[in-house]
Order: sequence, then C-alpha cells, then structure tokens
Amino acid sequence: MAMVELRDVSKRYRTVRAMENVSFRIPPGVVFALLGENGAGKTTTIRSMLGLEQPDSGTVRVLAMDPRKDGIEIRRKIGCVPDAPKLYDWMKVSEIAWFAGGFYPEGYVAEFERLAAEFELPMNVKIKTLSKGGKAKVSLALAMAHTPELLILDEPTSGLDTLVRRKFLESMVDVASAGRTVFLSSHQIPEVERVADYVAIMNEGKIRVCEKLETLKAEIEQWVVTLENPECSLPPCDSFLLTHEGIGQRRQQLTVRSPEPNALWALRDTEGVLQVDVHTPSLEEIFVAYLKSGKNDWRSEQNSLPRDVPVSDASEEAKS
Ligand SMILES: Nc1ncnc2c1ncn2[C@@H]1O[C@H](COP(=O)(O)OP(=O)(O)OP(=O)(O)O)[C@@H](O)[C@H]1O
Repeated sequence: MAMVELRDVSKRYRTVRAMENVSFRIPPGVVFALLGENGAGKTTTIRSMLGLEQPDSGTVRVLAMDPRKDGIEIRRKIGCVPDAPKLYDWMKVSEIAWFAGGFYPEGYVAEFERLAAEFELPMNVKIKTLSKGGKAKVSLALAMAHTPELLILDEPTSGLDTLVRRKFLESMVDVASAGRTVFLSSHQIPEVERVADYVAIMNEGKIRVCEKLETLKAEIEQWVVTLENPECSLPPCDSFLLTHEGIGQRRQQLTVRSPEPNALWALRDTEGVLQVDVHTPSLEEIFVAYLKSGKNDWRSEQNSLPRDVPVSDASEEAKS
C-alpha cells in the first residue's frame, strides 16, 4: 500500500496556483522530502493530505483514505508537526503528555516519556520556559508517541540550532529504518540531503522532479567548460541539458542529466574547448538547476515511484 498518493492535484487561491497537477506516491519505510522555496506550495500540499484544504481537482490518498471524507481519522492515525505548532505552553511537559494521552490508546504517555528522555527533554518544566528547540522536541514527541506509521513534518527544523537540527533529522532515519514513513517539507536542503531517500522538488505549485535521491545524484553531472575565447560555441545538448550558465568570460557550466554516451567526448573534442571538468552536484545545486531550468522532468514519472509498479517494489528498492 502507498502511504501517500497524490494524482494530478490542483489548488488555486484566486490568481495563485498553489498546486498544479501534483502527483507523487510514497512507499512505506522511507524518508520523503518535499523541497521548495517560500510559497512553492509545500504547506498547501500537506494541508491537502490532512484534509484541512480541499483541492480543486485530483485525488489524494493517505493510508488509503480520502482526506476529504476521512480527514479526522487520518489526523488521528498519523503524527504531524505543522509549520507553526500550537502548544498549551502554560502546561508542564508532563502535563501536555497526559493531556494528549487522553486521545490515544494506553501506552502513549510511556512512549512520550521514552522519547523525552531520548531527546533530553525535561518533563517537569513549563513549556513556555523551553527554548525553541525544546518546544520543537515537545511537538515531535507528541506527534510520535502513538508510534504512527506516517509522520508528516512541515519545516520541522526551522529556527533550530545546527546540532539540534542534525540530531532531529538523523532521528528520522531511525524512524524510517523501523519501517515507518517520514514526509518532511523543507528548504534546509544540505541537511535533507543527509537523510532523504526520495526528494520532490516543488516550484510555483508544480513538482519539477520526484525521484530517489541516489538516482538524481548518479545521473546528474556538472560540466565546467573552459574555452579558448568567449566566442567558441558548444555542440547542442538540449536533450539532456538542465541549465547552462556563464561563469566569467571563458568558463561555462552545464548541468546535465543522463547525457548521451559520447557527449562528453564530443564536448572535449570541440574546437576552442580547452578543458571540461566533471563534478557531482550537491542536492542544493540539483535543486537550483531544476528551479532555473523550469523543466518538469518526465523521468520522475517514469523512474521514481512508478504508478504501474506495485509500491512494495519501490519500497524494496529504497532499502537496497
Ligand atoms: N489561504 C490562502 N489564501 C490565499 N493564498 C494562499 C493561501 N494559502 C497559501 N496561499 C498561497 O499559495 C502559495 C503556496 O503557499 P504555501 O504556503 O503552500 O507555500 P510553502 O511552500 O509552504 O511556503 P513556505 O515555505 O513559505 O511556508 C503562496 O503563493 C501562498 O501565498
């Protein structure tokens, strides 16, 4: 079963297209990161998954349920940390755990206490006296204490210190390796790169690419071309080119995906080309390349989380 599946989901606010034909499918046991700049449509996507926003068209399924009808049930089953969690901050940590525990089966408070100990969170202090990081840990422990199969986190690390952010994200890898699924939205790309199995890059309401991170890193290269003089022209490579930028007068940087086998040699043999250096881009560079290219990568439909292949296969692939 797909933990989350969106098909051609669109949502418009007056003139703003917050989501445009958004499709992706998330198998169990992975960390899935939705990346996008401010206003890309990440929160709208999450709100649609929670049944807090009604899309204009398309289908959303979360744990095989329809958020339009089963929003409350979905929100009860999953764990969620919204972008601005609201906590009763006059309560002590222990009190909020007991309060929340009233909505869940037995065992919630014990698991909360275990998580609090793991996060080094004091139980006997008022929430309002905690740092931002401390409050984020409370939100996360509250979302995780009923051991949900799916954890949805909207910008979970914004405002946290680097070390706390790292620890937090690393704990998400543990959650996924226990077979549960983590969906997180973020614009902290370098950190996401350390933990994500799949990434979707969203821009202006559209998913530009949605793929296994490993595949993106294996297939995308940066070619830095040094020219004899600025007038030299390069051979055509539109079919695999994401971006082409000048770096000063005599250098050009091409970001390419799955280039034709002889393309690099052809480029190196081109008259006026002195040197071509090949680099593996970081996820941040891949992100920028997709944003600049404005392309919707057809491969993300075909290769990443194929619609026609049983999701369990994609999950097995993710673990291997
Ligand atoms: N309730 C609303 N009414 C009108 N416009 C909205 C509403 N909610 C979101 N938008 C617009 O939809 C677009 C997508 O917003 P959304 O909050 O989903 O982006 P985001 O990727 O989560 O951004 P951020 O990283 O800043 O939180 C933005 O242009 C935003 O202004």
